[in-house]
Amino acid sequence: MAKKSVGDLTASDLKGKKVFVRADLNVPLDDNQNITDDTRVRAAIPTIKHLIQNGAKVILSSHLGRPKGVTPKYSLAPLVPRLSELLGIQVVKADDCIGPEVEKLLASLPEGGVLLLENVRFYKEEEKNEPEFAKKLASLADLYVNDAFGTAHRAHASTEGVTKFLKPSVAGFLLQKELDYLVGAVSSPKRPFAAIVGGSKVSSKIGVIESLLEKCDILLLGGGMIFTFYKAQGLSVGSSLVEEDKLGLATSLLEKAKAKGVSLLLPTDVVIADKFAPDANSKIVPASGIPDGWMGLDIGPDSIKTFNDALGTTQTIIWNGPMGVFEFEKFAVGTEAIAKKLAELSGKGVTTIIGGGDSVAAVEKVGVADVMSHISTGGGASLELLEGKELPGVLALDEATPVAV
Ligand SMILES: Nc1ncnc2c1ncn2[C@@H]1O[C@H](COP(=O)(O)OP(=O)(O)OP(=O)(O)O)[C@@H](O)[C@H]1O
Ligand SMILES: O=C(O)[C@H](O)COP(=O)(O)O
Repeated sequence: MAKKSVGDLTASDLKGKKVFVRADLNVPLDDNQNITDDTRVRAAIPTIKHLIQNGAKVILSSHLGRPKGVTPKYSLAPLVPRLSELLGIQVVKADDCIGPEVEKLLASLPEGGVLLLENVRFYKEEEKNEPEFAKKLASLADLYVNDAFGTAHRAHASTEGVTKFLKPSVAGFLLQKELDYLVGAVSSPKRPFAAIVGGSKVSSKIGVIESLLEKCDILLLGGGMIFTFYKAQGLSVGSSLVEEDKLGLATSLLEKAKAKGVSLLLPTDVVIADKFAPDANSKIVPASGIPDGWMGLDIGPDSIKTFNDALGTTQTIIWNGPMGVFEFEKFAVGTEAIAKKLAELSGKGVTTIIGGGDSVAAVEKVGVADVMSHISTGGGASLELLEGKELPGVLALDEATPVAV
């Protein structure tokens, strides 16, 4: 069921109203408290702009990191300059997220103003989803907008509990867009639909692979997990990453793909290394030719060609997880080739969805992030959605009013 959206709220619903906006401003900071990647800040802007342009008073809330109690290095203060710049107004910052100081600042906040609350995780009650704390947060506002997609898999006070005390509780534009792509486009894709799954271990992607096997036409596997599949097929894998207790699972996933008519492609060649290091000696060998003492750290050129050819036949692609150890330049070729292929296909009208985590970093490194149809701002949240799970922060929101036909 679709959720009510902040776009359904007009000036008459919003003018003069205090709106509690939960965003995910959990951004990486360097040692000098500078933001090193502002993607999540930029992604939060459309919802806030819609609210301020319609005369609302925005109470902006987020967590940062995983603090245990009040921890200055996890203050949201470093967010103020960038938010102010992007919004074109001076954002006011509170030193707490509840209590008299917040109420005082709110009382003097003009229509169209933004008050940034301090890190909501400075209270342990946030992660415990304590109703009394949720009630205090809710008491600040007239209505609630959840735009924190990256935290929507957490049932916390500011993402879930607060909805029990604030109506309406609606989805922000970012949350809506993430759901449109990661649920909408994946459930009813333009076909053929390909899924690319990589990353280190098959164990962390079982749910995603099983769920995507129900929906996709082509499944391409890369990354460290392929060696568990190779070994399950009786190949020698040298000292490559293998999960011995998942060999049976790998076999059953291959059988499941066959039974469902999904074309599951494993790399036919790999780049192997004599140690796990950026300066390792490397060579390209067929999947069946990994010698003892060597480990596979990337997919090889034949595999890149086969994968690119398969991707060239599709209309929708979702990608989660790198093809190799892309942090080492020598073993980044496969991942970067896939990123470039998706960029090329995106330009030809193929829907390209990057499902969070390290594949996002790879796409950004290659400089093709802007051309993708959608790049998720969620790590854990996007993985859970791709596994077919429902997210508590989404479930708690009001249903959209059905359109009469
Ligand atoms: N052949 C390989 N051997 C060992 N590690 C690998 C191999 N290929 C990829 N990796 C590693 O897998 C890691 C990414 O795996 P992970 O499962 O965390 O992917 P992800 O889903 O993109 O990330 P996230 O968990 O943040 O969503 C990278 O650090 C990469 O170096
Ligand atoms: O970075 C994330 O994945 C989100 O902000 C959620 O953070 P958490 O894993 O600390 O809940």
